[in-house]
Amino acid sequence: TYYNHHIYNRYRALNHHANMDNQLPPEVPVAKEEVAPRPVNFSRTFYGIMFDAGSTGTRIHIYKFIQKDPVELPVLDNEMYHAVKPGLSAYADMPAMGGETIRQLLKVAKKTIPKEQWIQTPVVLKATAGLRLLPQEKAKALLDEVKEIFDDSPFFVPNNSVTIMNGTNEGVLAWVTVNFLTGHLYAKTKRTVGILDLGGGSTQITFLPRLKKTVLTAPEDYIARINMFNSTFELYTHSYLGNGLIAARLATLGALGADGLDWKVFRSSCLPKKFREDWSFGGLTYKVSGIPDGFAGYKLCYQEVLRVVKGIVHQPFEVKGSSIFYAFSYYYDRAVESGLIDGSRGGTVEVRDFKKRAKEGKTLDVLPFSKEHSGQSPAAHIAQT
Ligand SMILES: O=c1ccn([C@@H]2O[C@H](COP(=O)(O)OP(=O)(O)O)[C@@H](O)[C@H]2O)c(=O)[nH]1
Repeated sequence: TYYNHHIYNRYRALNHHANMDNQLPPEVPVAKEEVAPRPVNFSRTFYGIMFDAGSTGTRIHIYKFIQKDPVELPVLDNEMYHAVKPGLSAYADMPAMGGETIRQLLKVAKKTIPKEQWIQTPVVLKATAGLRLLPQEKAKALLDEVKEIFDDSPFFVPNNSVTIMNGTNEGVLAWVTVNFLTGHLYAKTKRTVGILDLGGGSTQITFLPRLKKTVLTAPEDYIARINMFNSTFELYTHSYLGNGLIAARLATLGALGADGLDWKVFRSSCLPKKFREDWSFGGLTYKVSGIPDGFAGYKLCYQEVLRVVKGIVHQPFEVKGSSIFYAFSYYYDRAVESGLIDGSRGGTVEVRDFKKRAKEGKTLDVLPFSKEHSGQSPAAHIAQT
């Protein structure tokens, strides 16, 4: 099904403040009481620092809010974004060096935020699949290191400010964000859009089922209940850990979790026959290659990939229809790279378009890390048929 949707300007969308008061995190001051008489020229500016510690990179978002009136919600005025690669999990065995990347990004925050605001500016880090995939003690060492650096910084460090976000929250928050930005979030909303997020380490799917059957037949932990507008929404959501683009490629090569990385070369018919490279992910380096004396191509590659996802992926019947999904992260990157959508405007594709391109094999993409887009990249809308 072709679905033609506008790409919203995220700042303009945020200025709508659609009934989101119960969605604001507690740190954001919301003036609720009527202050009489109202001060003339009341205007206050404040900031917030958010770190997105992903499996392939760490990004800092510095938000500037302006509250023009004490009875109104603050409005997002500006956002500053900066990213470094690789992600924290690449420093699994050297947490101090990982911490250094955070220190570098905090320098950007110090340059952006006026000095007198530092002490009241909250700083928070949420880690995703990269840290979820590490042994617990290695992930903890990295989080402890970051917490120490935050404590040494001049910024305000709220409780639990350095944590691993769980996959359910990651999927649900992406759904809330996309539906808010596209204007689908209001009381009794029925026409929402689903989200597909393909990260490096995990991939998320979230949508609001229209059929009761979807909720009843889904595995119990795939249903998340969230409260908005005085009602409960039952969302279908799941994060497949180890099935982000990079982790799944390594799994296809039989490399993820394997031993003998020093001497083993992991081969796949998904790679050109003469291909040979070292790939680093999660603090480990893998030697990968095509099959020089064998075959490469769609059919064999498809069989290899099938072995990785078979029995793991739950396919709700409902999405086989004409559901609208907004796909982003590596879905977007790969769609741009293979010429399916425009890099600056995003676009609409069907799942079968990806398959067609893969069969053509025109852009046999073999680079695990290609150019990263900021949080502001438009999404590829996937209309499933
Ligand atoms: O603000 C951001 C941060 C990341 N990405 C995309 O997210 C993917 C990488 O995911 P990540 O490293 O966060 O992996 P995860 O930890 O989510 O598996 C890449 O396609 C990036 O372009 C993005 O679109 N906007």
